[in-house]
This record gives sequence, structure tokens and C-alpha cells, in this order.
Amino acid sequence: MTLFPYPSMRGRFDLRHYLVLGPDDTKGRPVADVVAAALRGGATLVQLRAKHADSRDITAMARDIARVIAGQGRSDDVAFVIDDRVDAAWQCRGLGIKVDGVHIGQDDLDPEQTRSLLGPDAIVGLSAKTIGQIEAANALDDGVIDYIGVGPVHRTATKPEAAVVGADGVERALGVAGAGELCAASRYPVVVGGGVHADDVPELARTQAAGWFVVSAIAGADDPQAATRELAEAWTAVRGDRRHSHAPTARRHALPAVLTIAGSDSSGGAGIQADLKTMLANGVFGMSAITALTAQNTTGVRSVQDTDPAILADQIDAVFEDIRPGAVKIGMVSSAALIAVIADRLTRHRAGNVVLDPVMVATSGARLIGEDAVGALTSMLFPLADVITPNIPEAEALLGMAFGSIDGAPAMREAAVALAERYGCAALVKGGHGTADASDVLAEPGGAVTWFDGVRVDNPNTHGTGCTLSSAIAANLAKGAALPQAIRDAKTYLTGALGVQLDLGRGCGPMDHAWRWR
Ligand SMILES: Nc1ncnc2c1ncn2[C@@H]1O[C@H](COP(=O)(O)OP(=O)(O)OP(=O)(O)O)[C@@H](O)[C@H]1O
Ligand SMILES: Cc1ncc(CO)c(N)n1
Ligand SMILES: [Mg+2]
Repeated sequence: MTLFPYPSMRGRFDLRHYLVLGPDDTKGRPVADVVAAALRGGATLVQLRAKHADSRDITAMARDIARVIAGQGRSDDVAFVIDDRVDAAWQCRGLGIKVDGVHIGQDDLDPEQTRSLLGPDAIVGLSAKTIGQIEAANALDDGVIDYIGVGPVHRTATKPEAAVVGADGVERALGVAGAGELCAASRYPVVVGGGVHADDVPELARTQAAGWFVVSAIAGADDPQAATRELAEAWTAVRGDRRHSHAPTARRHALPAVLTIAGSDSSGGAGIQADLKTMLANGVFGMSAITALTAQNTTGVRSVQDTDPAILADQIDAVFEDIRPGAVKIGMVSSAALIAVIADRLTRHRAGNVVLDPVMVATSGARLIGEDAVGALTSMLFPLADVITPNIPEAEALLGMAFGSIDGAPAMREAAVALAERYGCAALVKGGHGTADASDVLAEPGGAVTWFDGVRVDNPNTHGTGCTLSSAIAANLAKGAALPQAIRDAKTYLTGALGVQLDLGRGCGPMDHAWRWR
């Protein structure tokens, strides 16, 4: 349990004018004296570097430096860290000496262990000199390290043995430009140094560096105060008095991606518009291949123009050849020619997690599939689907007159089982068009039947409920959910989107897909 009585400097330290020094750098002068002079010259952070010193000596020097910082009234804005020796920093903090953290190298204790030893209040800086080391640092969880030290910029007196490695891993002087590349690649603020002298600073200040660090140019100077002032003024001349942000930028990362192959609904409430909004709201990256343009609004469909099959094929290829979708949602496909293209491309790209919403009639009553296409839909696309999501009228159309009308839960269940048996894919018969509680029933090819209880929302604006549900199912499958759970979560989302009672348009209006964030 540390006795460390000081407020954390994390998120408050200033990397702009960073002094590094140890007893071997100061030409015999006490380290604390050089620190005092550098602070008067504008130093903003101090690092004590005495890698091989006894703990007792480090503790004594640290106590003197902390006293100097406090003596100049700078304890609240000048952070003080110890280089490499996490043990010594831990000991100093336990003794109540204001050591705000550590700076560790690639060969020292690893960042996670350092963080767990020193706790959440300590500053942890990490050295890096190659793009690979920057990328490894970027991959650390947020909160492990606070900044990066890049260098040496030039071969230096204090580190002649240091491998000066460029971004490509080739050993050579890093230079200001090479350091600048590493700054640009880092998601943390970066302080750059190692052999830096005053005439490097203007160019360095034009990179994304957060500041310079210097050893000999200050610690070895006859007048450390003047030397510090010259470096600080050179920086400020270019960068003004602005400081760096402490918050690491988000790690570059992937996302599950989902492709919707569907029609465009100009009203924004159904079709690919509803699909993409749903995918965004459910945490996946949505992509689209458009099968038709429809001019529609909440009162009806005014006109439809099918996409040329060749451009539909290209859209699907373009997506699969770059960002492979973890799931595919198929919506409105109005012609056999377009269906054939989709079947060919999904087979060629070995698409998985295919959710097929057999769109036949818009909520407004307009027919959205040609007579010739229903047969193509069932013979060419159903075999590629993992699940089909017909509403009650669509299920009746797919099962034909012989099956009769679907009225009530038992008939819904029978219909789902019949569809799963006939087409060899899971079938979710949706209860929205029914009179009961908007529950849906899933029949899977292996015989499992699952009900998804609904709560009928008293809201006449249900435009796009089917598009929204099937897209949410696809999003959940892409995130790794099993089908029943994917449906359950999709239904929760949909019910919420209906429940906020968005009321737009003169007819059957759309839902609020962003309801969770309102
Ligand atoms: N008023 C409502 N309250 C709660 N859930 C509903 C309501 N209406 C529909 N749902 C649910 O919305 C989902 C879509 O079912 P619906 O029968 O509306 O599909 P659809 O007719 O294909 O929709 P669309 O008109 O967009 O094609 C189902 O889970 C259904 O239970
Ligand atoms: C483009 C399009 N796809 C699907 C539906 C189903 O509501 C619709 N109305 N419009
Ligand atoms: Mg529908």
C-alpha cells in the first residue's frame, strides 16, 4: 500500500521540454542543481536516469529532485519520473517521495507488469524506435501506458551503442524525419530526443511530436538554464504555447461487416436505408449492393427501376473482394435475372450467415417482386439461406393454397415447420401481421422450434419492420451469435425501435433506428 500522498499527474504531465539526466551527465555538478537551472529555463518534465545506481543513491537523488521541483512551486505542473528502474520508483513512491512514474525501455519490465506494480495513478512512458514497437504499443489496452519516447534522433554521446533503427527496421540514424514517421504512427503522445540540439527543434516541432527530450545539451551545458531556454523558445516559436492531448487515439481495429443486397427505399424507412441504419445501431459495419431503386414514401410505392444485373454482380464482387462480410442480408429482389446473379455470386464467394427476407409486398401494399421471380427465389436463393424471414402473407404465398391461411400461433408454427422442411433452411414466420402479440416462431431443419415472444406495440408506423428485423439478425450472426439468440436480440432491438413512437409521414411511417442513443 503506497504512502504516496500526491495527486496523480496522469493526464496532466507536459511533454514539451523534457529533461533527462543522471549523475554521469552533469560534469560533476549535483543533479538537483542542474534540474533547478533547467526548471528556471522552462523544463516541463524531469527524468532521472541512473540505470545501474544503488537504490539508496537513486532514492537520495530522487528526494533532492522532488524537493527542487517543490521548492520552485512546480509540483503541480512538472512531472518527475525515473528511467528504467521500476523498483526504485515503486520504493520512492512508497516512501512518499513525489516520483510521478517511470519511463521504461523495450528491455525493461513489460508495460502491463509495470502498470500493475505502480497502479493506476503513476505515469508510464515507453521507449520505441521502430514502427513495429509503435504498433505493439498501440495494441496495448488503454490505460497501460501514457506516452512514448522515440529516439535517438542522432547517434549520441550518452547512447553510442544504441541501435538507431529506422521505420523499416534498417539500422541507421533515425533523424527527425524518421522520428516524425513514428510520431504519426503512434496513438499516444510522443516525445522525441536523443542527440537533439537546438537547431533540430524547429523541424521537430513541425512533426506530430508532443515535445523534445534532451540529455547532454542541457545536463552538460555550462549554463543549463540558458540551454533549456534556447530549446524551449525554439519549440514555442513553431508550436506556440499549445500542449499535447493525453488521451490515446482509438486503436485501429476491425468490425464485423455485413452486406445487404436489397432495394433502395427513398423514404429511408425500409430497404437498404433501414438495413444500414440497423447495422450501425447494432455495432457492425454495413455495406450494400442495390437491387432496385424505388420511389416510395409512407403512403406507397410510386415507381421501381431494377438495377442492371451486371452492376449488381459488380457491387457484390467489389464488396467480397475487399471487406468480406460476416453475414449477408437479402431483401427486395424483384426479378429472376437479379436472383440468378445473387445466387451465382453468393456461391462463388462462399457467403455465410445468409438471412433472406422474402420481400413480396411493401407495408403500403405495393408488390415488390415479379410473378416470375418467386420461383427463382425459392429454387435459387432459399438453398443458400441460413434463415428465411417471411411475414404471414409471405408464408401463405410460399406454402400455396394447399396450406391455407395462417391464423394464430398453431398455424404459424405449422407453417414454419413446413417451410423449413420444404426448403431445408431455418424459417422464421413473423407475427406482425397477425392479431396476437407479435410473437414470431422459428423452425430449424433439425426440427427445433423456438417461439420469440413479442409485445405488440400500439404504433401504426411499422414501415420497414421486416427489413429492420432481418438486418439486425444478420448483424448479430456476424458478431458470432447463434441463430436463436441472434433473433432474440434482434427482436428486442426492433421492439425498442417501434416503442419510441416515431411519427413521420402521412402514411405508415418508419421507425427510429437510433432509439438507443436518444
Ligand atoms: N406492432 C408491433 N409491435 C411489436 N412488434 C411488431 C409489430 N409489428 C411487427 N412487429 C414485429 O416486427 C418484425 C417484422 O414483422 P412484420 O410481420 O412486420 O414483417 P414484415 O411485414 O416483413 O415487415 P415489412 O413491412 O418491413 O416487410 C417481427 O418480429 C414482428 O413480430
Ligand atoms: C426497397 C424496399 N425493400 C423492402 C421493403 C419492405 O417494406 C420496402 N418497402 N422497400
Ligand atoms: Mg417484409
